[in-house]
Amino acid sequence: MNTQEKKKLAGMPKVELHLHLEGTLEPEMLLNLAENNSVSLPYRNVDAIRAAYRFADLQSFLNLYYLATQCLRKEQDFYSLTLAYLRHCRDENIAYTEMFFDPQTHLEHGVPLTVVMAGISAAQKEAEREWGVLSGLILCFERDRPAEGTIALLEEAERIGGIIGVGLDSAERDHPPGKFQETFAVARALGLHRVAHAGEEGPPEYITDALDTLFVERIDHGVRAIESPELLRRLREEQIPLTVCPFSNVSLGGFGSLQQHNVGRLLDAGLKVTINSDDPAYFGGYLTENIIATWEALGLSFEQAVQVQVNAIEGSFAEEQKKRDMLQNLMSYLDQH
Ligand SMILES: Nc1ncnc2[nH]cnc12
Ligand SMILES: [Zn+2]
Repeated sequence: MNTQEKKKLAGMPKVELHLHLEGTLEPEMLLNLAENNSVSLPYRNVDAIRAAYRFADLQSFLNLYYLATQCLRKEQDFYSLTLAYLRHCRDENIAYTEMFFDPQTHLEHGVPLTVVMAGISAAQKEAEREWGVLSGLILCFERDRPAEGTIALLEEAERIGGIIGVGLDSAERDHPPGKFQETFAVARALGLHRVAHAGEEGPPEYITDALDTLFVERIDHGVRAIESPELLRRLREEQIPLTVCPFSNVSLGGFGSLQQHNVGRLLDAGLKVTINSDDPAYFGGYLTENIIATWEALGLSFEQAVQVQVNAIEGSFAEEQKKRDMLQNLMSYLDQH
């Protein structure tokens, strides 16, 4: 991508579909929250936190991620966290984003769901009102916890209102999706959307399982689909969106470098690939940086970057009219630049 194309990409209206709000917790905010909420962290300053951002695998990252979530206690904390990310969206021209949150970790710290969701929701409304940044919220279940209690949690979230769907995240190895079949069936009956992390560290069979037992509409990550020609065929034929996160995959050791990432091959195989930042505070960059660095490393074209944005709009859970508007905005931006 040349300099002019990079500028064009930066200004282009974009969509993000795989973003953990807790993964946007930057070290400066983490230290402030720890102090305000009297939580003791094993890090004295920002440099010490950043020095801890060397991960061997998903679990080593999750250990730090869940340690940091202990510092989020009050409605205001969730509000500040969410608003800071949505401000990034404004600055990067992300017009629409679907954000994950992990309520079980907050419940374990004694923070009620009402508190978490009130803070997030207030920030979403403010970002829409002030900057025109639209967002949806997806409640994630942690797959390495028991499924017991997740239906009650889902029903409580529905009573509060404000979620568009459910997801499945956390440690994937040895945690196949099937355990959450009943919970996802309830979500489906409630008219909620469904996604699951699969094929990040886990085998391609977990992707198939997520599709067949949870009836998910998108796969988060899904990069290990490359190991199964049959699954690749299915993902292409059914045009199941994959929310790929290149910086995340390299940070967690799935690929040795961006040059070795398989997203170019997934695109060539005709899959509906989207690009996302996952946990940008931890993995070295937000959405635009993920796209530019990946495109440079793999020598992908500007047209492929546009295709990925069309995929994100089509693969989003926005209403049909909104999707048409977003496609129209993208096309008129490209006409004018
Ligand atoms: N990349 C990831 N995979 C699984 N669970 C997560 N929670 C936050 N980021 C995650
Ligand atoms: Zn993720």
